[in-house]
Amino acid sequence: MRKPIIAGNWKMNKTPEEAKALVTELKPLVKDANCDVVVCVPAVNFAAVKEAAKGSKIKLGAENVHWAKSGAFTGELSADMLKACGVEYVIIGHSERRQYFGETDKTVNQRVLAAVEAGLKVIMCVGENKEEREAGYTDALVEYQTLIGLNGLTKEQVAKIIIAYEPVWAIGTGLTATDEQANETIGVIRAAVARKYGKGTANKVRIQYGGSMNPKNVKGLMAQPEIDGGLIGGASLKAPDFSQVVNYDK
Ligand SMILES: O=C(CO)COP(=O)(O)O
Repeated sequence: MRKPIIAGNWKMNKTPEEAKALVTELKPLVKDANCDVVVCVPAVNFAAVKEAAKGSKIKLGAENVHWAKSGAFTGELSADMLKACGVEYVIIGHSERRQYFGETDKTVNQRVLAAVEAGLKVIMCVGENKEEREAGYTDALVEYQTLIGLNGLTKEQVAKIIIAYEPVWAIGTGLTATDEQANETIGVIRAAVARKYGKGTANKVRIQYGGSMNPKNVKGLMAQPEIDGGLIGGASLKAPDFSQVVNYDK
């Protein structure tokens, strides 16, 4: 059985003071969670979240990581820097990084390799946009993004990767993939992992759905056999909403 994982992606939101208030409010609300609970936050909030989350189930995540150990990469953060701040998880290849900041499948792969080597838990994002879905390329695209992103990892390393399937047309739009659509595409991703790394490995990989997931639609999505969790944007910015998503099974 794969343990479900619900992660918030705060994106570019919250000051340290606001971060502290949110995590402090969230803490008692998620104390009985049956899933892994993560908040991926802007780096300026690492210290505040770490401190506020002490003694709780809430784990700290980052929203990106660079592939180099150190060097002349203005504005970037290395995996070792994240680790030193108490970061355990890192999102890599989010569609907003791909869309606005020139992220490619190749750079996603470089970041994944560096993060895994440093011992960070990776949440690697894949997903098609509206035009790609309408043209019938969804399956080919997510297979390609997945296999390039994981290239160079061992089976054992792949088994520990978390993949987030986030259809770009569902992010921040209020549109969600139907439960069946999300389940089907996640099944395609798992099958691609199985073909390259074996069924045993693919059955261990946790694959989340992301894209307008909220307290109303979480139960239906989580009831699907292939869906192992969620990567939550907007609904992770308010403690009552995020805690309801985390407690979807109650
Ligand atoms: O991009 C997302 C999480 O990474 C999803 O964002 P929303 O939940 O706001 O649609």
